[in-house]
Amino acid sequence: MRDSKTKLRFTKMQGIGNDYIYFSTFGQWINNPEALAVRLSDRHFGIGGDGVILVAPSKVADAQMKMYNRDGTEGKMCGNGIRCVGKFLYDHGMVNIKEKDEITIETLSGIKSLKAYTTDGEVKTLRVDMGKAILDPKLIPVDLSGDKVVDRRVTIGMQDYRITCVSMGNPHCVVFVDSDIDNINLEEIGPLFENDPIFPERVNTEFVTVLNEKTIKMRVWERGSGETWACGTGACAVAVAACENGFCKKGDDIKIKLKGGDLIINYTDETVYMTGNAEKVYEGEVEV
Ligand SMILES: N[C@@H](CCC[C@H](N)C(=O)O)C(=O)O
Repeated sequence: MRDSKTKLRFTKMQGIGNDYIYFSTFGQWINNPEALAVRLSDRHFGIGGDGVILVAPSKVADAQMKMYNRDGTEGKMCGNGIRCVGKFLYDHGMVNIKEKDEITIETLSGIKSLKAYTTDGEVKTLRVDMGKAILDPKLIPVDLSGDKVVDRRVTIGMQDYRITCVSMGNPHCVVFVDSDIDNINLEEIGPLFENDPIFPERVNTEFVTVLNEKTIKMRVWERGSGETWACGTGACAVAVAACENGFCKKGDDIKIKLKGGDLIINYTDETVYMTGNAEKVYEGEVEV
């Protein structure tokens, strides 16, 4: 006997090339989002994406975001994803831009507030208050001593690196390099960082070149998804790490150049702001 299949409505969205498959759970039930993320993220046999994001009802905010990486693991926060969730809520009339241009979204790393900016009446850009950057190694978590891990020498995969670690609700390891980051073999080095025992919950790793005091270029290897074209929490972690290492200044707008586009990050002692685009690619139905 053939299992009965269900049709689910989805929206494919991207923020500077970090693309996810979005499902609203206001009115449809998503069973086993972990398995769905693995199946649908496949770029050859699925819809294709860096993972799946659920837009769910919340008792404490305008909506809740739940995100799943390409390997099905749940992430606590997603910077590019949360801007797209904000746009999703406006585009689907779940919040009216004329009544409110600031909304709140519940995540596993707390409630975040977003401000939306329109062009020709459409939400195109959002600024997210990402909350305070966490530098305490125990909270990141990274298994190294001290009250911060800034410019610390470590050996990973028999190679020496200098690392700076930051949590933006999820763990990041930032590596500043002088050489051209386009030539780094991320497929080989990324998994070595991701699975090194000093990171008990695995880690997202950013390889970074400082172009000047206000401009940084980065590539990212995301835990659970591999190399992506952009990572919002990663860009925030990079700006924080650049200030902690004295390459950039707190309070300045810092442009982070990623493979899929640019984000503007502003880091202060109180919080980190991230500003960038959010776009719908297409909507459809998928049988699962
Ligand atoms: N691409 C995201 C981060 C997604 C989650 C990450 N891979 C994790 O598991 O921590 C972003 O834009 O922040």
